[in-house]
Amino acid sequence: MEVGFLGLGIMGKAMAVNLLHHGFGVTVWNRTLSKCQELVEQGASVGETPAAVINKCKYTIAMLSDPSAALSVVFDKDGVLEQICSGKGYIDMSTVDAETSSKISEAITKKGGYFLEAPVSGSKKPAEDGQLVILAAGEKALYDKMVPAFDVLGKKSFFLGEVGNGAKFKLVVNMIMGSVMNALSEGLCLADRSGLSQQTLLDVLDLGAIANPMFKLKGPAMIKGSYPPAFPLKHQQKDMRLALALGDENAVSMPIAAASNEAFKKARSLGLGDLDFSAVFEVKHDARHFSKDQNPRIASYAAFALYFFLCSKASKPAAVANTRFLLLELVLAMGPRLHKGSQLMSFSSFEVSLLLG
Ligand SMILES: NC(=O)C1=CN([C@@H]2O[C@H](COP(=O)(O)OP(=O)(O)OC[C@H]3O[C@@H](n4cnc5c(N)ncnc54)[C@H](OP(=O)(O)O)[C@@H]3O)[C@@H](O)[C@H]2O)C=CC1
Ligand SMILES: O=CC(=O)O
Repeated sequence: MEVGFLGLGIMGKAMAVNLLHHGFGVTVWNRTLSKCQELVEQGASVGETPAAVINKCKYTIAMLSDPSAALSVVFDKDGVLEQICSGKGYIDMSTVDAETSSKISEAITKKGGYFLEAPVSGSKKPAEDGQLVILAAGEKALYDKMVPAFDVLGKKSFFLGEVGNGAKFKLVVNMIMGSVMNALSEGLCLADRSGLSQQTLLDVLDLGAIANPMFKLKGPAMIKGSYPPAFPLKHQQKDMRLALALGDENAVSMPIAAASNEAFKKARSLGLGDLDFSAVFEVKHDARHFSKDQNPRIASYAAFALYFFLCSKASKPAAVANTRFLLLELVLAMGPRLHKGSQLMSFSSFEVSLLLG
């Protein structure tokens, strides 16, 4: 079976690789075309545009970041709509809202094509291992055709009826997941501030009624302040936003999800959007955020501090103050690496500057 694949991010790349390894012919496209190279090395062909992929393949899967990406790939110039026609199927596995999915479905079916939405539950590792849970809805005949591919990508697929049901299901699941991640973060913080061991808390949770793979996988990394992106925080916040909109439409009060969304928004505003969604923990324990993203910042503070130090050697009084300030910023930025959770981190650099006169 020859399939097209649009979108080679964390999920799309792993899924396309799985299809290749299971004997599917795969033609890939990604907005940043250079990302196709790794797939080509494993046997994939490249389409220069989404339209070119649709032209070549009877069935094309998309795995894109959000509603605006999903719409753009279909409706923009060189997009899916230009080549979709009778007998061709388009399967969108991105997490989007039901309205986006319906818009795409209408446009595709108007041109004679078949449409299936099929968002997935499961993250980077399940995608690599072919262990996703597929929440499909739309054209049943297309679902039946895609079952061999779904069997490679996932451990279970559901057919949920009309377009929109898959999208809504996925949002409900991720609304719960995001809220639970916030609860875990608050629990870890509360344990720490109460003088309890965070690792022991994880051990206790793992033995009880709320044990789950997410706590087991993410918990130990969170304690270490390590958030390599499997499910990027910006996508989790998108899902909370879309789930809350679904709640608005249906007059469902969701205070826990709303509070969790605020925490994810705060984390995004701190520049943590590209880290794993477990980085919302950083918001909870109110430490200065730190990550690999901090490295350029730390390096620039160090460079400026050195520069001003050299200027001060040349007797420029303003440079002396700047040197002291930048060294202070450097210490604060480095601090959490040296002593995570240190009380020092609850002071801003401005407050410490005042203290030091
Ligand atoms: N990561 C996870 O654990 C899971 C993610 N999901 C969902 O799957 C989808 C993909 O997630 P993931 O792979 O993690 O995301 P990534 O951010 O890693 O990848 C996003 C992909 O979308 C492409 N893209 C973004 N904007 C546009 C645009 N305007 N036009 C065309 N292409 C665009 C990116 O292209 P480029 O490379 O050029 O930036 C990239 O291929 C999301 O909807 C997410 O919510 C679902 C389950 C689990
Ligand atoms: O959407 C994310 C997931 O882990 O599922």
